[in-house]
Amino acid sequence: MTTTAPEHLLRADGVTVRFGGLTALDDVGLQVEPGSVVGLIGPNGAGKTTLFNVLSGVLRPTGGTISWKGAPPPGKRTHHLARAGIARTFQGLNLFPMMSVLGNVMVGADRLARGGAFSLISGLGRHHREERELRERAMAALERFGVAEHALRLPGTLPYGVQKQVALARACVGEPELLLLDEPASGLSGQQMDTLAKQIRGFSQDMAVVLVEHHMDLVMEVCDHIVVLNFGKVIASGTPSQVRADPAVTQAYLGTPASEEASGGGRAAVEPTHGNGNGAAG
Ligand SMILES: Nc1ncnc2c1ncn2[C@@H]1O[C@H](COP(=O)(O)OP(=O)(O)OP(=O)(O)O)[C@@H](O)[C@H]1O
Repeated sequence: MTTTAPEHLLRADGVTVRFGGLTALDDVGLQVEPGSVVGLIGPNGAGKTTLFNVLSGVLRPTGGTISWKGAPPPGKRTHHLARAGIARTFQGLNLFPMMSVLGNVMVGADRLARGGAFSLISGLGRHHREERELRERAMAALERFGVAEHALRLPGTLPYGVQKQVALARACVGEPELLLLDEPASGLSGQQMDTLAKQIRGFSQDMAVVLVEHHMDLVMEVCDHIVVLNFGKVIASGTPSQVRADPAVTQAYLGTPASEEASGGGRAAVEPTHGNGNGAAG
C-alpha cells in the first residue's frame, strides 16, 4: 500500500534546473520533516545554492515539484514565505540598514501582525496594542539571541557576529515551522560557530531547519539528515555517519577526474575541497 506522507513539511521531487545548456540540478529529491535539521552539502558548483533557491521559492525549477505541507509553495517573496511559516536567512544578512535592530526584528514578526508589521512600525497602523505585542516579541527574540542591548542601534554600526544574531532573531521571531539557513557560519569565529551549533540544535525543538553550509564539522554536528550534491545530482543522503562513510562523498570532495564527468553538463571538475575545514570563513 502506498501512503502519502503528510508528515513532510517540505518536499522536493524530481527537481531539475537548467541554466541554458547547463544542468545545475538533475532529478533531485528531498524531504524535510517537522523538527529535523537537514543539511545540503557538496563541493563548489554542486548545486546547493540553486536547490536552496528552489526550496525557498526564489527560483522556479525547470522540472519537478516542490510542496509545502502537501500544497504548492506559497510564493517567492520573503513575506509570502513568512506568512506560510517559512523563514530564511541570507548570506548577505539583508538587514534594513536605516532601521533599528528592533525595527528589523519587528518586520520579521510580520506574520503575527494582522495589519502588517510595516504599517505598525511606520506609525500608520491603528493597532497600538498589537504594536506593543510585536515590540515585546521582538525584544524577547533579541534577548534570546543575546543582542537585546543593541535594540536601538542601526545594524551597520554593529560587529558582523552581532548582525548575524540579529538576522537569526528576525528569522525566528515569527515562530516559523521551517527555517532555511544560507551559510549561517560564514564569517564567524570558531567560538561563534560553537554558539551557532547549539542554537541550531535548539531551533529543532520548535521548527525544522534546512541549511546550506560549507563548514563540514558544523553540518556533521547539527544535522539529522544530510543530502550531498555533486554536479547537480544527489550522490548520497543519510545520517551524518552514513554520509561520512560513503566513498562517493569522499571522492566528490577529493576531486573527480574531469574526463569522468565530461558528460555531466560540461562543468569544470570539482576543485580540491573547501568543505572540510573548521576554521572561520571569509
Ligand atoms: N543564474 C545562473 N546562471 C547560469 N548558471 C548558474 C546560475 N546559477 C548557478 N549556475 C551554475 O549552476 C551550477 C550550480 O551552482 P550553485 O551556485 O547552485 O552551486 P553551489 O553548490 O551553491 O556552489 P558554491 O559552493 O560554490 O556556492 C554552477 O555550475 C553554477 O555556475
